[in-house]
This record gives sequence, structure tokens and C-alpha cells, in this order.
Amino acid sequence: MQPDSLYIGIMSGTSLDGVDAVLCRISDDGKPSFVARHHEPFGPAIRQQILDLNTSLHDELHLAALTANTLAKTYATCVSGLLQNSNVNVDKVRAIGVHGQTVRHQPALGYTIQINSPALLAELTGIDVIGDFRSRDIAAGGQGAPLVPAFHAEVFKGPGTRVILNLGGIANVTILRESGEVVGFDTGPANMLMDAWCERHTGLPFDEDGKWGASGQVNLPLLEKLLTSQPWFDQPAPKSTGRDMFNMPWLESILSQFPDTLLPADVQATLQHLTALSVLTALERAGVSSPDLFVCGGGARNSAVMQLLRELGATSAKATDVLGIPAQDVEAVAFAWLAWAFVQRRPANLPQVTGARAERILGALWPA
Ligand SMILES: Nc1ncnc2c1ncn2[C@@H]1O[C@H](COP(=O)(O)OP(=O)(O)OP(=O)(O)O)[C@@H](O)[C@H]1O
Ligand SMILES: CC(=O)N[C@H]1[C@@H]2OC[C@@H](O2)[C@@H](O)[C@@H]1O[C@H](C)C(=O)O
Repeated sequence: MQPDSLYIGIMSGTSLDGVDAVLCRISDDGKPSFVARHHEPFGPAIRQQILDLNTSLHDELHLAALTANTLAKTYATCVSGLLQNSNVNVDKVRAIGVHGQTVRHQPALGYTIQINSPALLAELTGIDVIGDFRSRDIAAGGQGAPLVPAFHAEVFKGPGTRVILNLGGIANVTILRESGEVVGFDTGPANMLMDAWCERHTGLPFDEDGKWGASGQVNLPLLEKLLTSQPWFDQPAPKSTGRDMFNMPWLESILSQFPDTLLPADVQATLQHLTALSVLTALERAGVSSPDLFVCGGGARNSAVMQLLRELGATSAKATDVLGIPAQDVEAVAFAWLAWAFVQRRPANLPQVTGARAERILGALWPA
């Protein structure tokens, strides 16, 4: 085993379900192989704190600093879980790549904020920490997101045109063409609205397998309104989005234009359609109809959405497990790979995806 080829990737995304972490070995030419995974769910308090920080609050700088410390401690718990599971010594890990927690994303205004305390994580783990992966791309005029298309191109390219679809809180796609061309962009909301609606009406944090939504009927006027009331859906790439744009107040403002006799399960069914249709419409606009979809993120486990993707136009929709990386691990492995790219001082953004003026080395180092 090459002692310097083990990397940890830590992702806590916009769904706010918790932290996904992986330990993987990365070869000299950037190919990852899996060693161990660890998931640390968020408790209700930290989850609410992060949700609160997505909007303006009294003394939010104070709350952000405390939340950053709590997150770093949770990330450190993941690291020790990984090392225990795999029997690997801390000094064998070359670096941790950690995303942090997005609470604002405003690339047009020149910023994106990922709450994090990489210094505390370095202190708690004794491992080099690479964080702050998005800000350099934004400084170069880019969206700072999505970043994973470069990683998808590295690990998932294959014969024909492949489309990688991440169904996280937000959905994003990467189109990998046989010619080597890579296109990627966010397509809109996925789990974040479905989770919030499910929690409000069933008390459960998410709609397991999409069963509750599948028990309802899509409401076509509501679907139409959701798709047309946000001009962002029609904007060309480069594009990215977040909770700043798609959130419960946005959904509620649209629902207020409909009779309150709408059944909650029908709204959930309509949100499932919104997820699938916004993905397929955006792909069609990018010149890909009837895609072969390889799906990652927690939404790959939502059988109802996976079925809708097939019914509404995809030739196939399979979890990325068939390409060698389990759906739930893809983003965490991507951040291990981004850390590897930083260590190599290798640029990791794709300017044609993010809109940055050129390639840039992404991230910053907090030494052990
Ligand atoms: N069995 C399941 N059935 C339906 N949905 C599920 C299931 N398991 C997980 N999910 C969904 O997946 C979500 C977590 O997905 P994931 O970890 O990919 O999101 P994320 O990384 O936070 O988001 P993003 O990619 O936008 O940053 C959960 O909040 C839930 O909505
Ligand atoms: C600003 C931000 O955190 N964006 C996330 C979010 O979650 C999915 C989608 O929106 C994607 O653009 C991005 O995450 C992945 C890891 C990315 O940068 O590729």
C-alpha cells in the first residue's frame, strides 16, 4: 500500500440528512478505490441550526461560528469511524477533502458560503485538511458549482453518451460524450422540497422509496406553475442553485394560489414529477433525449422518482453502483478526489461547466 495515496472525502450536502464520509485509495493517475464508508446522521438541533442559517437571522455570525465548530466535531467523528472500520492508522492518510455546509449560494453576487472549521478538523484529527473548494472558481468568474462533473469524467466515462444524475437536495447532471466532451449543470430541486413536505405532513424526514408520493396523483396545473414560476429553469448553463432559490416559502407561495383542498400526497406526487421532469427537460435542451441515466445521491433510492424518470423519457435509470461506485458514496469520493487534485496542484474545475474564465486549482490547505 502506498502510504501517501489514502484520502478521506467528507460531504454534507443540501439535503441536511447528515454527513457521508469515505476512505479511499487514489492511484497516481487519479483512480479511486473504496476502503471504508461512514455516515453520521444530523440530530434535529444541528439540522435546524443549519436550516436557520440559510436565511437572515439576528447575530447569525455568532451562530455560524458555533455551527462550524459543531460540524467540525461531527466530521472528526466520521474520520475516527472510518479509521476504526478499516484499521488504518491516522498517519497513513495523506489528506481529508471536506466540503462544509452550504448555507448561501450567490455566484452572481460573487460569493458562496460553506460553513466549516477546517482548522478545528485538522486539530482534532492530526491530518492535513483541504477545504473551501468553491471560492477560487467563483473568484475566476465561475458558479463555483457543480464541481463533480470533472470527477464524473475521470471515473464514469465509457462507451456512448452517459449521463450521471445526482439526486441530492438539489439535482445536477453531467453529460459525458464519447468524444470526451463534458457538460454539467444543476437542474433544480430534488430531495429538499420532497423531504420538507414529507416531514410536515407525515412527521418522517423523507419519503422512503417515494411510496407516499406514489400513492398520490400528480396535479398538472400545480406542476405547470412550479415549472414556469422560476425563470431559472429556462436559463442556459452555466447554472447552479440552492436553498436560496428553492425552499418552503417558494413552494408555499405557489400553493397559496391553489385551493387548500389539495391532498398532501398529491403535492408530494407533483414534487416527484417536478424533480424528474426538470431533469429530463434540461437534458433535452442540452441535446440529450432518451438518456441512459446513472443516478447517484440518496434520491437513487427513491424508486418512485427513478420510475418516473423512465416513464417520462429516460431509456434507462440505474444507480451508479453498476459503474463501480455506490450511489451514496459518489459525492464523498469526489471530495477525496478533489483533495488529491489539490495535493497534485492539479486544476479541478471545468471552465465550460462552471463558467470560470480558466482552469484553477481548487481548495486551501490547513496543515495537520
Ligand atoms: N430509501 C430512500 N427513499 C427515498 N429517499 C431516500 C432514501 N434514502 C435517502 N433518501 C433521500 O436522500 C437524501 C440524502 O441524499 P444525499 O445525501 O445524496 O443528499 P445531499 O448530499 O445532502 O445533497 P446535495 O447533493 O444536494 O448536496 C435524503 O434526505 C432523502 O431525501
Ligand atoms: C453550492 C452547493 O453546495 N451546490 C451543491 C448542491 O448540491 C447538488 C448541487 O447543488 C451541486 O451543484 C453542488 O454540489 C456538488 C457536490 C457539486 O458541486 O458538484
